[in-house]
Amino acid sequence: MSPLAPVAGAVTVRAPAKINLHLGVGAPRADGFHPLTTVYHALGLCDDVTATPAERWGVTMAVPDWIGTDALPADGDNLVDRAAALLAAHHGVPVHGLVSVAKAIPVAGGMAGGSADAAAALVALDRVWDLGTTDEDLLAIAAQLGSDVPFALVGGTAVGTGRGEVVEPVADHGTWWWVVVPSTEGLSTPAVYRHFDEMFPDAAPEPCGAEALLAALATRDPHRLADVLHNDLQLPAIDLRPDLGELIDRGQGVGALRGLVSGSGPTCVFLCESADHARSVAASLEQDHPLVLVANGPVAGAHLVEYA
Ligand SMILES: C[C@@](CO)(OP(=O)(O)O)[C@H](O)COP(=O)(O)OP(=O)(O)OC[C@H]1O[C@@H](n2ccc(N)nc2=O)[C@H](O)[C@@H]1O
Ligand SMILES: Nc1ncnc2c1ncn2[C@@H]1O[C@H](COP(=O)(O)OP(=O)(O)O)[C@@H](O)[C@H]1O
Repeated sequence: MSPLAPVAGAVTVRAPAKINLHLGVGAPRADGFHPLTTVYHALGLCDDVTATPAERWGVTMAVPDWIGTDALPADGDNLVDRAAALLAAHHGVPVHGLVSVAKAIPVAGGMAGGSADAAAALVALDRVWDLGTTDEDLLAIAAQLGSDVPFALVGGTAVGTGRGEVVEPVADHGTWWWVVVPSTEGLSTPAVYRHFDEMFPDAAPEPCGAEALLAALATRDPHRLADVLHNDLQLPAIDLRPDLGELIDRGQGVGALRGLVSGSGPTCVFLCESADHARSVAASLEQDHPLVLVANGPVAGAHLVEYA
């Protein structure tokens, strides 16, 4: 057997990073969460989660140097552990198996990498444990794990409401090209929401709607989309991290149609006209930034890529 051959019964599930093409944020609700109207968009920048049958339970992470392990949680705190515990409790089965996560999505980057791992773990363990969980139940378990996790199951382009956990797919027949610039230092999502509250104490309870964004998506014209990209967390993120504002100016200065903070940041994304245009913008930004990626969207949500 080749050393690369998968172990019998092993399952690998791939799940994508997300960006928010529209992120409307309302005043905090009684439970502290902010009501959202968002348009999630899954990018071709993915983590792979492999679950292998075993009696004991263990999670290992393979993290490239450019991501670094500083922002990763201690043992037992991984969203993969929480996903396994909730799925097992739902079916009354013991948590078991060995899970390895190959990371390619920045950690604490505003791209929902932890949520992608949780969604992928749900799909992989459902298969390894032979549970046959319904889509409805998987989505409900995902929502308990985090506001962004249901979208990581659904993928594509989708409207998110509630605190982001209510997800409705939308038709998106375009192929959109993005330059992605991760930051070497993470930014905490709760801290950015808290700063939103400080900067906008009079925010309306209702988040601003995504009608213009959805209309632009339907045109498949990146210039039209660039005009309506919107993120209410961008100003608070830039106020906490002024370098992000400088990066957005620089990207737009070298020809990107539009730069945007991804979700709560600090990753910034730049919409381009085409694959060639994205590669040229990326080449310019590489002069000042250690890591610049090119990705397109929309791509599929958590899906099986290999099983043995
Ligand atoms: C901002 C967004 C935009 O898609 O993503 P990121 O940019 O972080 O990836 C999301 O709202 C992040 O979703 P997620 O990271 O799943 O958040 P959760 O685990 O549910 O919540 C973490 C914390 O964020 C704050 N939070 C989250 C969602 C929301 N609608 N209102 C909030 O105020 C709360 O302080 C909460 O305790
Ligand atoms: N498997 C995981 N991968 C990344 N982060 C994780 C994971 N499990 C838990 N976390 C924690 O979740 C938090 C948010 O991480 P992440 O989802 O990468 O960022 P964001 O919410 O900014 O998109 C981090 O503080 C990290 O420690």
